Amino acid sequence: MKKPALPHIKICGLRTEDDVSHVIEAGARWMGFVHFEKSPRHVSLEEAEQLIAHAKSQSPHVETVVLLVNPTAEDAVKIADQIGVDHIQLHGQETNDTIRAIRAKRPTGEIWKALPISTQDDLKQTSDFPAADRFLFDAKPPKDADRPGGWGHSFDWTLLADFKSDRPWLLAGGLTPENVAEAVRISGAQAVDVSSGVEKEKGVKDADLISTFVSNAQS
Ligand SMILES: O=C(O)c1ccccc1N[C@@H]1O[C@H](COP(=O)(O)O)[C@@H](O)[C@H]1O
Repeated sequence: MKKPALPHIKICGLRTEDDVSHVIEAGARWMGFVHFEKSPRHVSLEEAEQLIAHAKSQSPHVETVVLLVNPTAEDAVKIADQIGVDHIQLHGQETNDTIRAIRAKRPTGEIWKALPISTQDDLKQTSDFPAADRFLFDAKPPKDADRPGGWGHSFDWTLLADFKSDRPWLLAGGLTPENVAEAVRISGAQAVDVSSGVEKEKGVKDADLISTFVSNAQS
């Protein structure tokens, strides 16, 4: 019988060159940089540019992602081009028109759309985004939250068990080294994303948690 492929992994919210090196050593496919001032993981464009250059100097394979919240299409393209990132993750209330406009100005790299999920019906939002290359399913943020993600909260993974999509997707929200294997088994996710679950304190990544997360996700 054919073995199922190992899930792909994204570690998000990196802020230092050490974080970048630890993610490469652990063997994750993607690394994410948050450019959103209200986030404890925010990096400036200059910092993101340096970290991405560092990543590319360490590994020709690792793919970089910038996380933006409600940017205009013009800003998203300008930012992505300035920092030299591969892919753009939109984590706010962006529309399909914004994704189309980004695509028109930036033909390379993927455009990801994060969607907040708490019910089966929420998964139908995918049909509102024909221009997105990849989806990221995250838990809904707390009421009155000042940022739309990175809360360490999970949603019901069984919602994804029979979900069929014409685009690839990542499972996110509240994943940790302890729960990621079960999350993959229950949801059938072929890719996972984590931020707070691999931090020793808010906004500070931990090398051991990163490497344990990657090996447990692929166990
Ligand atoms: O990490 C943040 O601060 C953040 C800010 C704004 C939007 C999204 C953010 N994080 C992303 O949310 C998911 C889940 O994170 P967690 O593992 O539950 O902490 C992930 O994609 C983060 O990168």
